[in-house]
Amino acid sequence: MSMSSPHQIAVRTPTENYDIHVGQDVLVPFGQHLAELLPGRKAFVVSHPTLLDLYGPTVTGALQQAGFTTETYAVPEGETSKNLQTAADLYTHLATCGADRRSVLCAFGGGVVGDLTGFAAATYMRGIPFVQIPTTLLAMVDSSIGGKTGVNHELGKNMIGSFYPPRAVCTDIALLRSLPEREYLCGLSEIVKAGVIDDTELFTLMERETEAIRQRDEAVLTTLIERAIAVKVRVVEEDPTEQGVRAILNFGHTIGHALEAVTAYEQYSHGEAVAIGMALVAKLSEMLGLCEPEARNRLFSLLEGLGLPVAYADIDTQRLIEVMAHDKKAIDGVVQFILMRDIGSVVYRQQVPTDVLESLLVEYA
Ligand SMILES: NC(=O)c1ccc[n+]([C@@H]2O[C@H](COP(=O)([O-])OP(=O)(O)OC[C@H]3O[C@@H](n4cnc5c(N)ncnc54)[C@H](O)[C@@H]3O)[C@@H](O)[C@H]2O)c1
Ligand SMILES: O=C(O)C(=O)C[C@@H](O)[C@H](O)[C@H](O)COP(=O)(O)O
Ligand SMILES: [Zn+2]
Repeated sequence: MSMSSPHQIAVRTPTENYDIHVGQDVLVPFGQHLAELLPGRKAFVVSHPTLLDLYGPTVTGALQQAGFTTETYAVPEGETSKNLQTAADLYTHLATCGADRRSVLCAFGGGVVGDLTGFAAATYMRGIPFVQIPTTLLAMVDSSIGGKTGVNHELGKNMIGSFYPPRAVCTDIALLRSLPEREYLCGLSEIVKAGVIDDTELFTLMERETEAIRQRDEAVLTTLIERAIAVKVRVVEEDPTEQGVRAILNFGHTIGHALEAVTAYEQYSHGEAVAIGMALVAKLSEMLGLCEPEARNRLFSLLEGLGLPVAYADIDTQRLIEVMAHDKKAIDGVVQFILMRDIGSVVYRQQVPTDVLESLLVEYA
């Protein structure tokens, strides 16, 4: 990762080349930057009704000021709308409104809008430019970076998609002031993940500043965001298409994604499911003798201290195991886990004996 200026973080891989513009109230300067990058374009802002009510004129104003003509399109809120039908409706809107390869899609929202819009951008007319303007904490530290785009399928989470990098990312931290508490916690979950996989100091900072984080102290939050972005960028630059080490970003997701899917994406939001997934996989790591109870306890305590869940209820263990078999990391039908060695250190491509997995899930069900 290289810092081009205090507020721009460069993402550079053989196939990806874009900057993340981070700061308070950076929408207007971002519009100008975009106009230099993609001059003379029509911008299609894809978002949710709530977000267009809150920020529609602000975001379209910033783009218009930079010379773009704008259109807005609202997709229904929630994970259940991240599917092929919503993508098809978006294609229809784009085609009807004359979007072409000189247009730019602007994903203004959380991970749902970002993944869906990125997927539409990757596939409409075989690919048109898109930018990420994350509005949730989760999207700022995770989903807006790294080019994973996609939608859910009835057999699994994010089953249909592609790696398709954005042309730029605009991370305006001021937008977080209106973020509901539940969504804020979801973002914290992926930040805890970043600490566990690759940044012990970030994890320790979260332990020390738990109360300030709960109070949304902006100085502490800015540090968390910058460090978590740094982890994501480091990993993605090393392995942009998940041939190997990028799998560590999936820590907690094998169980987490299955929990989301078996509950039809209606019971747990992504961040909550990942929190439970991380807690369970830490326990699994301890059961397998890979990590000390102390490290597992630290993870449980931090998650609980932040207000995140560490267990689930009323879910059929066998059903969960069946859904996990569709995980994209599975090799020849065998699920591959990311296990924890310690805070700041994980191992990927780990197979877990079925009886150990079953006893873990039965204990926590
Ligand atoms: N592509 C990736 O690398 C990646 C990484 C992590 C997660 N994801 C995906 O991201 C999705 C979860 O994203 P999410 O947690 O951002 O949830 P989300 O996209 O569903 O957004 C949560 C809700 O918060 C509201 N909201 C968003 N920003 C707001 C703001 N500033 N003020 C007020 N309300 C606001 C939205 O209207 C939305 O209903 C999942 O589908 C997950 O699979 C993808
Ligand atoms: O960027 C990645 O790589 C990740 O795994 C980040 C995850 O937080 C994210 O939820 C991602 O969408 C999961 O990807 P998937 O390939 O397991 O669907
Ligand atoms: Zn995730």
